[in-house]
Amino acid sequence: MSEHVVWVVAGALVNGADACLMHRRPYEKHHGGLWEFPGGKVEDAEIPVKALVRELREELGIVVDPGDCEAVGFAEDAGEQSPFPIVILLYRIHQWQGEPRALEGGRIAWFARAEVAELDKPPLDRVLAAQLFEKLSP
Ligand SMILES: Nc1nc2c([nH]c(=O)n2[C@@H]2O[C@H](COP(=O)(O)OP(=O)(O)OP(=O)(O)O)[C@@H](O)[C@H]2O)c(=O)[nH]1
Repeated sequence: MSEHVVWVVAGALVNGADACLMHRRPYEKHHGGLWEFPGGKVEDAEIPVKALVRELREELGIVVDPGDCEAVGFAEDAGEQSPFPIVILLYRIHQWQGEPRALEGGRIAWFARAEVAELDKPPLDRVLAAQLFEKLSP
C-alpha cells in the first residue's frame, strides 16, 4: 500500500513573553472546531519555510520574513490517530508585518501559555505546544 504523507507547516506567532496566536478551524473541516497553530500543507517541491510564509499570508494576511521563522517543533503520526500519515513542522515567529485576521474562516485569538495548554487541540498540537513552551522557558 502506498501512503501519501501530508507535510504541514505551522507558525506560533508569539507576542511578548507568553502570548501565542491560535486559529480555531472552521467546523466543516477536518479537526473542525479545534484550535491549531496557523499554517497549512506544504505543496510539492516547496521548501517548508516558504510554504509557511505563503500560508500565513493567505490565512492571516500577514507578511513574514523566512529569516524570522525559527524551527522549534516537530510531530508526526504514521496514520494511527490521524486518517492519513502526517508530519507537522512548527516554527516560532516573533515579528511580522500586518495585523493577523482570520481570512479563511474560523477565528483567531491570543492565548497565554496556560490557556493554550487547556484549549481543545488535535493530538499532535499537544506535542507541539509542549515543545514550543519548553523552548520559551527562561
Ligand atoms: N495548520 C495546521 N494544521 C494542523 C495542525 N495540527 C494538525 O493536526 N493539523 C492538521 O493538518 C492538516 C493541515 O491542513 P490545512 O487544512 O490546515 O491545510 P491547507 O489549508 O493547506 O489545506 P486545505 O486547503 O486542503 O484545507 C489538517 O488535517 C489539520 O487539522 C496545526 O497546528 N496547524
